[in-house]
Amino acid sequence: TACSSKYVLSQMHPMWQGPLAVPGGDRQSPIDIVVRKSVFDSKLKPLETEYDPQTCQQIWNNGYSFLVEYDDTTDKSTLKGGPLQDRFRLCQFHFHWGESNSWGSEHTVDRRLFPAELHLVHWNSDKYRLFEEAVMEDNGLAVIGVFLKVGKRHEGLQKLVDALPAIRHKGSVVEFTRFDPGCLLPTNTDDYWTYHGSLTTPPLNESVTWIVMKQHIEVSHDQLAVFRSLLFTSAEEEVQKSMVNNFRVQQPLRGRTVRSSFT
Ligand SMILES: Cc1cc(=S)c(O)co1
Ligand SMILES: [Zn+2]
Repeated sequence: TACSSKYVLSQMHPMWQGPLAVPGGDRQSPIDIVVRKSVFDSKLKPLETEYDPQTCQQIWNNGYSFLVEYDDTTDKSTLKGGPLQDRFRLCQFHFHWGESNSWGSEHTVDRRLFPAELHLVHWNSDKYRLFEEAVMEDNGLAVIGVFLKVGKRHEGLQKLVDALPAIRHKGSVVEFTRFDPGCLLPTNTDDYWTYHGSLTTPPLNESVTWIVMKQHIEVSHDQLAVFRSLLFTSAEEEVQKSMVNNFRVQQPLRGRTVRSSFT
């Protein structure tokens, strides 16, 4: 069964975390970023994002988080530079958050937890034709991670927050257009940590170049509360479960080096 000895399921939400240990996994995510152990690399370039709001298509609840999906059939919304050799296409962004403001992020910085974390998922369109292909390859994906702190209201986020009640249940989807994900990036995108890791939800593929922003963004308490009004469960299920704590537990570094673009 799925609960065989090999896989320890999180007691927080059965089946959410998927297998905690991936057989032979030596580049799993998330991790704790130990600042004083990160290595400055002067060859790391500034990030170059070019996002076209017209490629924004829909927002849906996939039972893990809510995803804002972009048209990735052309190179209209792309990421390059930073630690990357190739050009990567934005396919979706989503968040991970807690049931309280005290925790919720997946990565931590010197063990510091944030209430939530944004992931902008891109795939290598120089080398592969589809996300499904790229996700299987070592250099297939690039995910930008941005920490969220509770503070002033984030004006750009509000359009997204207003769409959430329409996708409360797992499986619901609504049209969502003309949203510029660039508005969710911090003002300083030159300072980041980068390391080789994995998806943080099943199938946990070890195909991600992580780019974790040093600077966080601020959202209001009320905006984050709307994230927590989403449900893991579909409308048909008799017991409704709040979509909270949809983060994976931290994984061993296994000798990896985290590089920083700043001193
Ligand atoms: C593709 C993908 C990436 C991340 S980080 C996630 O949580 C789910 O799916
Ligand atoms: Zn994620």
